[in-house]
Amino acid sequence: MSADEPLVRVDDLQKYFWENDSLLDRLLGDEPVPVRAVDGVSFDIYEGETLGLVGESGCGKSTAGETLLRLREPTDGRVEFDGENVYDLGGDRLDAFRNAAQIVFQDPFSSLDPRMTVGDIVRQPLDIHDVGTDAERREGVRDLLERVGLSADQLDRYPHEFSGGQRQRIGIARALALEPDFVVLDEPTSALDVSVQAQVLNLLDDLQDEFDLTYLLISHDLSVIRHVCDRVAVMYLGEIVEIGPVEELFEAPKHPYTRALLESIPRASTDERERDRETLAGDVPSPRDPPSGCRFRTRCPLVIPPADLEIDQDVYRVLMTLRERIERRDISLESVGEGNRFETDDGGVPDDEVPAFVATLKARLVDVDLPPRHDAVVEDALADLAAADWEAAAERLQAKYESVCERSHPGLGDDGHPVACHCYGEASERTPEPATWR
Ligand SMILES: Nc1ncnc2c1ncn2[C@@H]1O[C@H](COP(=O)(O)OP(=O)(O)OP(=O)(O)O)[C@@H](O)[C@H]1O
Repeated sequence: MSADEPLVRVDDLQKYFWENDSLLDRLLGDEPVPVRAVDGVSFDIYEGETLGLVGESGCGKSTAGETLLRLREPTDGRVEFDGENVYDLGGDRLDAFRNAAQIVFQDPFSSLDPRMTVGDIVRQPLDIHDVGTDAERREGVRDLLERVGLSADQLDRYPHEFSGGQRQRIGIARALALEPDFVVLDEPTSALDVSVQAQVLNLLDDLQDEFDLTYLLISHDLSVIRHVCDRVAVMYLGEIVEIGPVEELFEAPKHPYTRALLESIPRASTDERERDRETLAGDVPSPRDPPSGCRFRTRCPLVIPPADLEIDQDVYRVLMTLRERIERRDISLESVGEGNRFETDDGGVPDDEVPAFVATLKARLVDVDLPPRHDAVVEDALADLAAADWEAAAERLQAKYESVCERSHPGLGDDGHPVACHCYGEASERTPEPATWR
């Protein structure tokens, strides 16, 4: 492997879970709908570096880490380790990969077998892979325990006799027993008291130098990522939306999602605390049915309106939300007005009540002052609803307000700090550096 070849190369990796494929689903003839936990991610990890993988809970970080280690079978895609596709390996070559690529799990309480002594836990990989003589294994375990900051005298104790931080050290010693080259650290400190988190991170840092390790550090905690990583990949709903060198990404984040994540970190300085926040609004959509185009668009504060539409972002966001609710038929037409006063049976409210129905529904659904030309479109769409014509209402709003962000999926570029966002891409209908960002 040459110095500029990555140690790990992840190429369009996909992992879907088909958990809804139950007998009932099959009897009902329902098409199985997979959870698209990891949906086409690509990134490289270079020897000796620490790549961070960050994103909200449920975005697919752990699934990506476990699938690239072949602890789960991929749905599609390729992972090269040291130049070989890990999903093609068998026999000795697969064993060699399993030795060279290890994982440290988040929870030091459940990842250690409570019935085994610490010595046996750390020694187990050596026994399984038949490494060295009995005496060498015993000596190796003593050495490992000391290298992770425990005492070799503690070898015959059980996990419950140790604190959380010490148990994580045991988990780390076990992961290092086979002298791996690459370790996935899956939230290694998030189950620990804040006071011991830094100690464990410092230990991991020291061990990286000592053992020449390459890390993938999975974390939802941006301060951990900044402290430890060389580069960061930001994940949202099964996709990577931005990858960059850690300082660059923290100082000049590109993707609106990265920006929102960074804005959510508590800050010490008063000036910054007083700064306007673009915090993350709305719920994360389901990974079974992710939004079309850019997956972040349903929460994005910078969705790109059609080029000919002069509209403020807050007004546009209200109209997008209204449209989504109409598309999902997520508005109760039966309970409009006090005492549900509109008769909506048999295809809609009577003609003479349409204006009052529209005004009442608009007051309920639209909480900004709409400029007249948008007001007219919304009123026409709500009049479609008065006639119970959901499709006409949705089409009317789509024709006027459809964004490039929903039409087209933004690809991740391949420069030194790529971002998957139409604000930067060729499809952009907006200038590259939106004025509202600073
Ligand atoms: N075995 C499984 N079967 C079905 N769905 C799963 C399974 N494991 C994970 N998922 C789903 O896949 C998605 C990604 O989960 P994953 O645990 O990888 O996310 P994460 O970013 O690591 O979150 P967290 O930090 O909370 O663990 C979630 O929607 C999760 O519910």
